[in-house]
Amino acid sequence: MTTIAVRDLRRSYGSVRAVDGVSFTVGDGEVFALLGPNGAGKTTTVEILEGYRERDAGTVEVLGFDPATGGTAYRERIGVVLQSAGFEEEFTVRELVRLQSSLYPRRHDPDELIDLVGLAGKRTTRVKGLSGGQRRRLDLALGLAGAPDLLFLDEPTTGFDPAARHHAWDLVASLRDLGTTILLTTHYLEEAQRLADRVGVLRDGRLLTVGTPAELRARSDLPTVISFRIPGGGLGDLPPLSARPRLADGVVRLDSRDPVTDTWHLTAWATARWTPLEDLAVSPPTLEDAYLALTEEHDDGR
Ligand SMILES: Nc1ncnc2c1ncn2[C@@H]1O[C@H](COP(=O)(O)OP(=O)(O)OP(=O)(O)O)[C@@H](O)[C@H]1O
Repeated sequence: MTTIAVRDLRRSYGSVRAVDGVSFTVGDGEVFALLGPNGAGKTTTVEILEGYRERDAGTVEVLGFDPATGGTAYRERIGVVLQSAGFEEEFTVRELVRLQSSLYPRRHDPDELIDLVGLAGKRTTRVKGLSGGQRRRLDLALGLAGAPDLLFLDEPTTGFDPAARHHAWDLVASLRDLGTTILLTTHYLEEAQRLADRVGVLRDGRLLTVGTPAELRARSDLPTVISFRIPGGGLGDLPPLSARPRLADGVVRLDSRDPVTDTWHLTAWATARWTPLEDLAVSPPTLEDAYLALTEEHDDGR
């Protein structure tokens, strides 16, 4: 079943075509990440899906509603975690989460939610006493207050320290396990690779590609980088490999098209000579590599 179906969506601001014929679907229970450089049209697309912005053309169906006309019945089914929600600073964490939960007919237990986002020690702290990362956790709790079927997550871990980011990723993974459909926008490609079942890459209002992170990496046709150092710092008399090794700052690098065979030849060569391949690393292309290759390929200098 399909939670989100977008067809030929368009929205301009004056002469700027912010969203220029975008089509995609998101299945029930799927985590879908919308990626793209600044100004690509992500926020405009997401706000149209949330029902906060009008479209010029195209069809949009979310949870069986047209967000433009879905009203309260639609809003009660979705959760929105904005980048910078303005809070009432004098409220405590518990008061705000309780207040938000009370707005929904179907709701999570406020105290459980506070625990879930890792704010158990801050229940009675006023909002003005929270750090930036703790406010983002509160954003998340408020977005989840109505036990939504679909959660919009806008750059959910911006400003998080590494431990908080990992905690948030675990939380999103457990929401997915519970069957919540999630539309995520993020500039952290590692986050998309970790969390997203599929990603769509927007640029200049157009969707360049849609696929699983693995599909995008495979489609990028980028090599696997093998790198290591040889004691003495040179290239040595390396065996024939699938690509020409190059040396920079004492590190040998090879853009390999056949990493298994190359690694096998290299380790056999090193073993026969009792030469360690120091810091040996075999690095397949990441989603970030694929994303950069794709968006740079379409960079027409604007
Ligand atoms: N209210 C507005 N009025 C005029 N132009 C706008 C408005 N909102 C967005 N735009 C323009 O539409 C284009 C798409 O903006 P949008 O905010 O959707 O991009 P984005 O992908 O979310 O960017 P970012 O990653 O920087 O948040 C940009 O060129 C932007 O300047």
